[in-house]
Amino acid sequence: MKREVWEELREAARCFGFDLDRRRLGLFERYADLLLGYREANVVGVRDLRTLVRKHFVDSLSCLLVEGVRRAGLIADVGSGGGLPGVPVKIVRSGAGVVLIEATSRKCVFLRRVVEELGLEGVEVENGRAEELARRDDLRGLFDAVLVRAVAELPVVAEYSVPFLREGGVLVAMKGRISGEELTAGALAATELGAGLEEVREVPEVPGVFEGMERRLVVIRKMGVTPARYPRRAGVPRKRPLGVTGGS
Ligand SMILES: C[S@@+](CC[C@H](N)C(=O)[O-])C[C@H]1O[C@@H](n2cnc3c(N)ncnc32)[C@H](O)[C@@H]1O
Repeated sequence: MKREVWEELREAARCFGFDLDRRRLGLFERYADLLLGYREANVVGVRDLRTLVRKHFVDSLSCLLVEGVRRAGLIADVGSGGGLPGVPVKIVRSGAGVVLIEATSRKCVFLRRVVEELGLEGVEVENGRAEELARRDDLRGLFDAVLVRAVAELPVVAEYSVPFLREGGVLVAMKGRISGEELTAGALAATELGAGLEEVREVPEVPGVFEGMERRLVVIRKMGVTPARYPRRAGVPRKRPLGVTGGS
């Protein structure tokens, strides 16, 4: 069964336009062992390998459909949790620098262990809230791509993430179904932050592996400078989201 699962991951990667060699598959295996074995942190809430690979690894790799992610030299994963999608992306894009941003310290302990045990070079773990870290000179305005999966609604994700991007960089928000209102509010928030909604891309199905998930990549590109007042204080983006009536 194990072999089949890794073959499925390879097949999905091919559908997304790249091949996974043995070394990379070995890293995914090791990462899966860590995620499934680290009960204290319950970092993904999944207990079986097949679900982990289909629901989390394949989905994480889908952001590589966006050219800005395939070419990025410096990538941030905001609200990384157990390392998704940042760790899978780093395994594939081994030359890229990756910063995993995570508010919960016990998850950061796990992330540091993953980085060490997989021998991932050029990966930093930053324990803190995005709203605070995005004010640091060594993190603000630097990244070619910011990835966000399962963290918050689009306007909130935009305020957490756009400040980290350099001009021309892309935010990829990895979403399931998204309502028209969320998308409109996200687009308005992006404009306020010096960015713009570029596209909403459907993730293709991989027969027998990744089906019926209705996953989308919302791509927001930074076009200017984010005003210094953003992100607002920790907690405010969620309480009063930009782009929503009564928000900003
Ligand atoms: C539901 S988990 C998703 C984790 C991972 N991205 C995934 O797809 O499995 C959301 C994570 O975002 C983190 N988070 C939420 N708000 C945050 C913020 N403002 N700054 C940094 N991390 C945040 C939480 O601690 C949590 O680990």
